[in-house]
Amino acid sequence: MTFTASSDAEPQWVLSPGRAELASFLEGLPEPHILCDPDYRIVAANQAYRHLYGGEGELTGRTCYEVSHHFDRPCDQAGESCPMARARQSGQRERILHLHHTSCGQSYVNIELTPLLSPSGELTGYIEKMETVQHAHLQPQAQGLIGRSPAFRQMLALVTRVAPTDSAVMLLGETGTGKDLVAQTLHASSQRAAKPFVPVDCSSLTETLFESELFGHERGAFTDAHRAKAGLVETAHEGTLFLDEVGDIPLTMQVKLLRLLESGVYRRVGSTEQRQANVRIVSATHRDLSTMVREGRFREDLYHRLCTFPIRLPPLRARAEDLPLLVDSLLRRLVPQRRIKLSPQALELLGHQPFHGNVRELRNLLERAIVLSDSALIGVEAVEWALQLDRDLQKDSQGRARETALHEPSSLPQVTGDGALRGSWQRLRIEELRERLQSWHGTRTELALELGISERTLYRKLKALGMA
Ligand SMILES: Nc1ncnc2c1ncn2[C@@H]1O[C@H](COP(=O)(O)OP(=O)(O)OP(=O)(O)O)[C@@H](O)[C@H]1O
Repeated sequence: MTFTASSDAEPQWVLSPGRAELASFLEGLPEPHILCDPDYRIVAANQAYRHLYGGEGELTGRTCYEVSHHFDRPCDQAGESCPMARARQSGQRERILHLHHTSCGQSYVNIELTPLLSPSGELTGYIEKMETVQHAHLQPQAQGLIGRSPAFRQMLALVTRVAPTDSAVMLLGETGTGKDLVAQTLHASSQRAAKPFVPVDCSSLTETLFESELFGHERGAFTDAHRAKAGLVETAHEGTLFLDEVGDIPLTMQVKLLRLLESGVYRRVGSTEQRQANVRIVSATHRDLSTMVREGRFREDLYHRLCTFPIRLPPLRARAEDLPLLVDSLLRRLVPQRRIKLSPQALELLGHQPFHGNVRELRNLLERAIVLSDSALIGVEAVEWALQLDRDLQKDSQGRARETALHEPSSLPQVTGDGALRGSWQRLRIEELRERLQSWHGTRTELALELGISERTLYRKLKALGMA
């Protein structure tokens, strides 16, 4: 053993000369680091660690699991995966996402653990480096990803692992599960964070628009091209291009996207000059892409290009224990100027809802309940009322769709797999929406119904306008 306690009664941890040098090197590093012995005891903690985990001096001699987890036994015996146990087996550096108690409360922390081996290969200790995850929280927050359930943590572990790389990420999940938010988190946690994050709503790109929107055009390239215009790939230069609803790209356009991804070069419409693309690709879809590939509706080669690193986002029903945390955070986001809460009975009622529209549906429901409640403590009646309005609205919309089908079969909007009404999507112009919004006094759900589009489509439009 390289580290020794000078007395059994009150251990004073003494470092061997080689380790003292290592500890002094760690002291100067900006990220929190500790040096541990093979029995999980901290033998040195640098200044950044002492700052993050609290305590001056008294950290040495304590175990890492007690300081960071408040556990009385090693993580792997307390239901957490232990990077030390893994490093002991692999003899290699290990990375893992943990939930730690820090001086700022509970936080997500990425741990990188390096085993220290003697010249004969004997394990003599570990160096642990901690990195607090900035964009995901375990406490109610006005911004960022929120969650603490195992399903959420599994997803977050993949997000934090792939974020610093340049791999193409595919976000898969039902509508409203947070794909857009995760895409922004990936960008914000990457080396490209200071460069643009450019979302592309692939479901709104028509065949004629596709190339000029993505690659740009030169002046005079087509009738309406009065000026040269940079495309979205160029706008996202050195940043992230987020291809939202990538499963909605028709086959004819998929080949153009594939060409860009394979060659890394593109041309503005009407130009012969080749430009080099420098973008990280993040895509998202609520569709089942592998089935689409099997059915020949999505190109297999494009699928593999986009899905280098797939991440599945859990639906809200698979992370029920996150509901109170999400409710609290969403209430803060909806009404930042006032502290609004939900009564325990109201929360319980929410716990029984299926939430097919996931976090977005929860958010809309809360927005409605805030309007219907006269107090800062939203009770079960307001939530029940908000749910009833939603049920009425759905009945109404089904009734209208049936009526339209009977009287004007040709103008019936096309109903997509997730129930969203499409067709009206292309017709509803941005300017018209802006005007309607300015004079609209009802809820967004009512506005969507009034406009004859789904709530999801309305949300997309608002997002495009920066008004979501
Ligand atoms: N984990 C989360 N923490 C906090 N807010 C969340 C979380 N997940 C989703 N939201 C919120 O829910 C709403 C819908 O999320 P988002 O638009 O990212 O979903 P989506 O999966 O992209 O939906 P769609 O497929 O319909 O585009 C947003 O207001 C978003 O901020």
